[in-house]
Amino acid sequence: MQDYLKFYINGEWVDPVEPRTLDVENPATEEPFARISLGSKADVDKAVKAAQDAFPSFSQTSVEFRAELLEKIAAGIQARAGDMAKAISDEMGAPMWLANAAQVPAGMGHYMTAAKILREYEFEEQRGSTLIRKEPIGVCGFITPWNWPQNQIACKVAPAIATGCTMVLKPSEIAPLDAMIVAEIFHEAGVPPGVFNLVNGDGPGVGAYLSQHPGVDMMSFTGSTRAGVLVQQAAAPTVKRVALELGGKSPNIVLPDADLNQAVAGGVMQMMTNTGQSCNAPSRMLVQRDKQDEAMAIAKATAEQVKIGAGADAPKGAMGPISNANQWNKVQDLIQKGIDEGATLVTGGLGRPEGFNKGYFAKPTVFANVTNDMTIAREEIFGPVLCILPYDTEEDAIRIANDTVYGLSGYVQSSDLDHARKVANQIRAGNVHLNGAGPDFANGAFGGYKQSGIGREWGDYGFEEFLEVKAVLGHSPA
Ligand SMILES: NC(=O)c1ccc[n+]([C@@H]2O[C@H](COP(=O)([O-])OP(=O)(O)OC[C@H]3O[C@@H](n4cnc5c(N)ncnc54)[C@H](O)[C@@H]3O)[C@@H](O)[C@H]2O)c1
Repeated sequence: MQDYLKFYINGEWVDPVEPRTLDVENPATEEPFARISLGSKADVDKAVKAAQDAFPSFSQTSVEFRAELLEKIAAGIQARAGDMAKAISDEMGAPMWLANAAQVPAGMGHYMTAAKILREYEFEEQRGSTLIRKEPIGVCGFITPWNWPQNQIACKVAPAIATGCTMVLKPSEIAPLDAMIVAEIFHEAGVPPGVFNLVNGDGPGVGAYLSQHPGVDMMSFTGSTRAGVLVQQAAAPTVKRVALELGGKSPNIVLPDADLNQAVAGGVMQMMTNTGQSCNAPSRMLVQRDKQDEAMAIAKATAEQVKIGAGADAPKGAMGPISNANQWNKVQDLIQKGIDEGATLVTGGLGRPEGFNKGYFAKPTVFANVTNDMTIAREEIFGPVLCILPYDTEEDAIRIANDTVYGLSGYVQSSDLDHARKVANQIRAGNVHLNGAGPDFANGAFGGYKQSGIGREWGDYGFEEFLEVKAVLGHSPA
């Protein structure tokens, strides 16, 4: 058992004001392997005060200073990529191949992109006699989830540092250890004291108090829609800006002219990535009704080839466990609901995969003949469960795709790019991927329509969340 009981406040590792600990469990073994402290209001007050004190000087630093800081951070992550991958693998279950190939690099990429954008970013613009200045918003509060922990932290911290903000992070209490490594990296990179502060804790304790804190100017939250609403409610009385990156139930429209084999197999594999625990997972696959039987056969064959494993022993491509017991139970309940409500179970189903009697492992599961009113089509499952929904016409497919409270991502498959583009324009979602296109951290913008969130992360769109706009009137002679 390793202890990580301190918080990082004002450039130092400090003890919590009141000692209270939480075990961190490895989901592959169900064994606790580390302990963190759960913070209190007094810890949050100290961290917010440090961030407030650091803001006047950090907000005035040069673009070059902050760009170099971001590059040093990226280099620091690179140097400790192995430690970081191991921490992520142990705390949330991503096998080492995935932690190395995607979990760590996804985070690191945002620091490098932020440095590049920062050097070119126009913070001032003359419009007639008025100067428009973009200024850092102030002290930011960050709350992040466990599924892509470094990526979610970097999506917030990188643009906040770039724009000259100071911050307090409360990482997920389920996956807190990679955040503590990143705090060490920030320290070594020379991030000035008070610019970045970390307080561990749970949502109702630290998260809610940070959200309502009058010393925090802006909250950026990633997690469930349920908790996002609570953050926004807590933030409302102090009229702070709130950015929310929430859940999804993303449609994947396989158009009749798509290569069915490629589209269905690719969709299944993408659904199973990170054990289905991605907010933008293509969880509703829409297939033309007369092609559904063929799609079911392809999906079954593909899902049944998915290997299962954990840690360093898992073969490349293997799917790890679900990250925690609550989530495993939720996934099981929803699989049961799918069966009860009459969907066709194509493969997978309840319980652990064969050969596993321990750990929160789940079976790669595919349902077909799903109708969009079934619970499994409406609720975010956040596990390795794909729903295939038949459609009759293209209009029908687009209507079903948009018939959801979410609007994070969409996917369109077609052999005719122009056809795919036309359908993409009709999907009400913040990201639409055509024919398997991957994420574009440098040029894209990430965020949701409807109940998938408010605001955008990544690249220059991500900067804007952390900037206030000031018009200086009469700045130049008219
Ligand atoms: N849109 C995105 O960018 C994105 C990315 C990743 C995950 N997600 C979503 O995150 C969810 C899974 O993550 P999770 O289970 O960690 O979500 P969660 O909402 O339970 O927890 C996320 C974070 O919120 C905190 N929290 C919980 N209750 C809170 C409260 N009342 N006030 C303040 N903070 C609170 C938690 O401690 C944690 O740090 C999924 O719904 C997924 O879609 C969204």
